[in-house]
Amino acid sequence: MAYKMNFSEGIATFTIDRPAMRNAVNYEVMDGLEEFLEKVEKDGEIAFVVITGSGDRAFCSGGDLSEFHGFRTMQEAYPMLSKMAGLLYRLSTLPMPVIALVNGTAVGGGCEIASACDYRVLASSAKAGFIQGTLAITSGWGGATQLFEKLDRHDLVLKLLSEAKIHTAQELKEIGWATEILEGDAEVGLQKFMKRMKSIHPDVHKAYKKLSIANWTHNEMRERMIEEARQCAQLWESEAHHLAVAKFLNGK
Ligand SMILES: CC[C@@H](C(=O)O)C(=O)SCCNC(=O)CCNC(=O)[C@H](O)C(C)(C)COP(=O)(O)OP(=O)(O)OC[C@H]1O[C@@H](n2cnc3c(N)ncnc32)[C@H](O)[C@@H]1OP(=O)(O)O
Repeated sequence: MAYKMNFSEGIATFTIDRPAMRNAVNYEVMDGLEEFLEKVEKDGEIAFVVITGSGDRAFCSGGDLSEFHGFRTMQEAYPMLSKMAGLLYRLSTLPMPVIALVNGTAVGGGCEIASACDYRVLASSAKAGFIQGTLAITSGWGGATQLFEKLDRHDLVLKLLSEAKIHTAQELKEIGWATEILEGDAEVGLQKFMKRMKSIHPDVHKAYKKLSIANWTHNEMRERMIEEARQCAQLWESEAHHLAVAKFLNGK
């Protein structure tokens, strides 16, 4: 299995479990995430959701380039991109707080998954970057839309996306992307974070989340995420993108 799910003490956890591939997202992971969302949406007992990756090297390295490099045209790439954008919209609009435990490197779509969460708690060794630009594409899973909603400074968001660099946990905290940096063991740090979250009644968290969702519904966040997927699909068919992906895969 490419993923794990755990439901315990009111916390639902989804773990991408492909550490050898730095937890790259393939169709199996997408289907697992869809199944996980269905379970969470139906289960009235869940107070918090956690998304993470297996191991301590990576949270998620984005889309699995070895599985998706066969897409040559916009028409081929768009269904995959819009499917994941739709799943990340559902993740972000779950009625309870959604926490990304960024246990290691997050790049490309990995940053988009974390950005779809309400809180991003980072292991102190974690690094992250919207590196899609280095592949001659933009974010395609709605991550830029999520950033423009969640970070205050428009210019910093543009810089984060356009420079396509990988940043340290400390830099990500300064930019406002990281909610908190966990010192020491990330699992222990997460437990402390959850203890603080749990000290407030779940209905309070849910009431504030409802306000966020109302805003996102009003300003058509879902439609903008799908438009972002379409824009990425257009760039996907360029020669520059195919060359950059071939370079990564041949460098293996
Ligand atoms: C498709 C959606 C799009 C979006 O909308 O955002 C994207 O996500 S585009 C971005 C895709 N991701 C990348 O370009 C990242 C590629 N990976 C890396 O840059 C690095 O692997 C890393 C994440 C910085 C980790 O580096 P390191 O710890 O040194 O590991 P390796 O590079 O040696 O990787 C180990 C192993 O895993 C394979 N791998 C890693 N990421 C991917 C990936 N995204 N797709 C496919 N395969 C991946 C890598 O090739 C190595 O394989 P082996 O050589 O066979 O061990």
